[in-house]
Amino acid sequence: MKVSFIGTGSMGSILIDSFVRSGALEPSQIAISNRTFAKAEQIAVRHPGMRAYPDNVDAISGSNLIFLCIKPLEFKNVIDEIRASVQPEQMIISITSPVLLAHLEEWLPCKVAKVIPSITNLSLSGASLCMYSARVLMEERQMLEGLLSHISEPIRIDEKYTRIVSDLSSCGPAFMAFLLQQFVDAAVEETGIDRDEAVRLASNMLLGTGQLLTEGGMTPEMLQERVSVPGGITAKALTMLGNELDGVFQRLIKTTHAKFREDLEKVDQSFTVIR
Ligand SMILES: NC(=O)C1=CN([C@@H]2O[C@H](COP(=O)(O)OP(=O)(O)OC[C@H]3O[C@@H](n4cnc5c(N)ncnc54)[C@H](OP(=O)(O)O)[C@@H]3O)[C@@H](O)[C@H]2O)C=CC1
Ligand SMILES: O=C(O)[C@@H]1CCC=N1
Repeated sequence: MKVSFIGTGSMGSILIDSFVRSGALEPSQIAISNRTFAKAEQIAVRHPGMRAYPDNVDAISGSNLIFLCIKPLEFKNVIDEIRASVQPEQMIISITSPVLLAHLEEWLPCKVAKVIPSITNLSLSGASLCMYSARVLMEERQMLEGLLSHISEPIRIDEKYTRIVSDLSSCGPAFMAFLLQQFVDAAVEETGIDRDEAVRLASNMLLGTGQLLTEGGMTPEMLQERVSVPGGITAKALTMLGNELDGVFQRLIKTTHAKFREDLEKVDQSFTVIR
């Protein structure tokens, strides 16, 4: 199998490094390109045998899978550039939510899919959210998910839930890190505890909590119940949190969805310009 990555920024480089580190792909199976070529070159130097190209068309030649790791408004340019060279049996995969399968189907003469990764894939965990055009055969879906399973748990989703599943899986790490940072800052401010120590404690707590909620078989409700000694300290604090955070996550979801609709509109406009 040969795999190309167009765009070697934050997420592109995470995917490339994770696929190699997990043993899913040999560097020699990977071709990469990036607008600022030096960035792609640096990655190829890290992984001897990987091919870096200054030209996107050269990078996709002969690949089975082509990941577009670029931002929504960059799709117009890249699709314009590669469209004439793409072969019908190749699969182009968008990793961004506001580019719809319908956009890709309309403008690309090949198999198309959407896979939303997560920064957690860097630690070979978390999900890959998979959506397919009807053009992608069952065995091709299995082949892609087989690859993704080296760095994540591939989960097939309905495209109409793209935004909320991305909020949970891909934005979620930033949201949880934000809450952790607030918890740590308050601990330092209220008690004078050393910040590094507080970060270490809170981060290990988050790791263990995640393990209990996944392989440990606990639900969020069970976990709270087990920690909350009746009439104890946690229960008191949870009641306070419930009151203080009332409606916060509804507002968060409204915010992400409003920004998504804005991005979608801009992407739609950019594809209209191609026409
Ligand atoms: N960060 C995350 O946790 C997640 C991100 N995503 C999605 O991934 C997408 C990319 O995000 P991220 O990696 O963070 O963004 P970055 O800005 O870090 O990376 C985008 C890359 O695309 C390159 N690029 C832009 N235009 C072209 C072009 N015409 N040809 C080749 N390369 C090009 C840029 O090159 P240059 O070096 O010149 O700027 C840059 O390296 C976003 O749409 C985001 O929604 C999805 C899930 C999680
Ligand atoms: O911030 C963003 O737009 C992207 C979407 C998912 C994660 N990061």
